[in-house]
Amino acid sequence: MKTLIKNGYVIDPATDKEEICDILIVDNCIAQIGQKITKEADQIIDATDCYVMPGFIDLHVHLREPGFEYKETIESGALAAAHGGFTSICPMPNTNPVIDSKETVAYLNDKSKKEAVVNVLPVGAVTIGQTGKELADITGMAKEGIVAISEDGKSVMDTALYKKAMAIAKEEGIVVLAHCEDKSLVQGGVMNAGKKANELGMPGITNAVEDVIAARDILMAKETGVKLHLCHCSTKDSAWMVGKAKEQGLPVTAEVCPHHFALTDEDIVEDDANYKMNPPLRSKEDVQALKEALRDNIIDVIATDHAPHSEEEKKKSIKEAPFGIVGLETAFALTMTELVKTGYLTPRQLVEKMSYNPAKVLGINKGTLKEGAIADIVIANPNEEYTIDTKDFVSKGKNTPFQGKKVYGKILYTLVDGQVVYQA
Ligand SMILES: NC(=O)N[C@@H](CC(=O)O)C(=O)O
Ligand SMILES: [Zn+2]
Ligand SMILES: [Zn+2]
Repeated sequence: MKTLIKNGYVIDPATDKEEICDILIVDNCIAQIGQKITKEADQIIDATDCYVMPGFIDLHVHLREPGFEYKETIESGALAAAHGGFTSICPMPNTNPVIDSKETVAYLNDKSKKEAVVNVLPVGAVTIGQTGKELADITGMAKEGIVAISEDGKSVMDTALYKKAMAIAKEEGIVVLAHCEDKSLVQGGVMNAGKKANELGMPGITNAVEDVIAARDILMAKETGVKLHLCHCSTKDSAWMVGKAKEQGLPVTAEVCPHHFALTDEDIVEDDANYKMNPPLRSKEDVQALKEALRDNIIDVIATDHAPHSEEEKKKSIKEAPFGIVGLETAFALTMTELVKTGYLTPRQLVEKMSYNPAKVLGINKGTLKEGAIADIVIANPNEEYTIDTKDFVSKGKNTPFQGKKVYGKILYTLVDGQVVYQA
């Protein structure tokens, strides 16, 4: 099977390529990339006026399977990923049962192979049942193919135990994805502490809840030498600390989610749980610092933290509803609209943060369009304007604060392993 992608604006940071050219895919690989390829093909995709990019890699999603299939399944989550231009996704282990053993990893791998249209790269829990008491079988899970460990949803508060996990992760050559939240400081908070929380009568979450653990984790990465990646950074000080860690040459990277650069807590005008996520939407000052950190390449990655919940659950008050919003189907457009169109990021930086850098964080051979690479590709029109509508989502989760928002950037094709898995 031969597919020819013609006339697209190819952006491939790995090979320093940014120009209009053609890509020939033979079976599942990129066979040739260059000007005006004239070879015969079974399928021709006209990519005129479009970006052609290595498929996006999302380091942070929640597929909810096993245990919470009413929120999302591997199948529906993977379809949503394809719809959003993602060709690889890393599901977090906070399922029921928790992904904390080689058996549960094997289950996830089997099911993904059968049901997911994109690559599913599993993440194992740090502790058994994510209870923070006893280490999970990290070595066993690594043999089953986990690409990272994470206690996402919470932090491992026992630093000594966490240090042991870091040492094992280092030994196995996998990265630690850190959800930074000091449990003892949360005190029932449901949104960013500040004027808006006071106005709405909601208990607040201070920046220190995140910053204290971000600092601890960076210092522990320094001590153990493990690769550390900070999940969903939301504060100016966590971004500042990542910058300081980089200055010291520590193996520390970090992600920001689209909602954390597209919205502030002032956008919460009423008690609507579609604006509730963890960490919460922060102040203008934090958001500005995050945008600058993305621009200055202190923040390496844009990840979605796609966290689907049912309508029933999200209809509740911010006080009661679960934390989390969906993100797979809006990430590219929000990044285009809020960061590229506004001049914070170049198109190449977008590709770095959504594909090339995530691959580097995981240490996997993806995130590039070089000849010989597996053909995981996304084609998008960066200038097409449309309105976000949950009716168009294929995710089971419709919980987004971006309903009705006008955005630029439409995903037209997603190819995984050389096969078209999504077409607009
Ligand atoms: N981000 C969220 O608000 N929620 C996530 C958990 C997490 O990412 O910490 C979830 O699993 O729903
Ligand atoms: Zn988290
Ligand atoms: Zn998460």
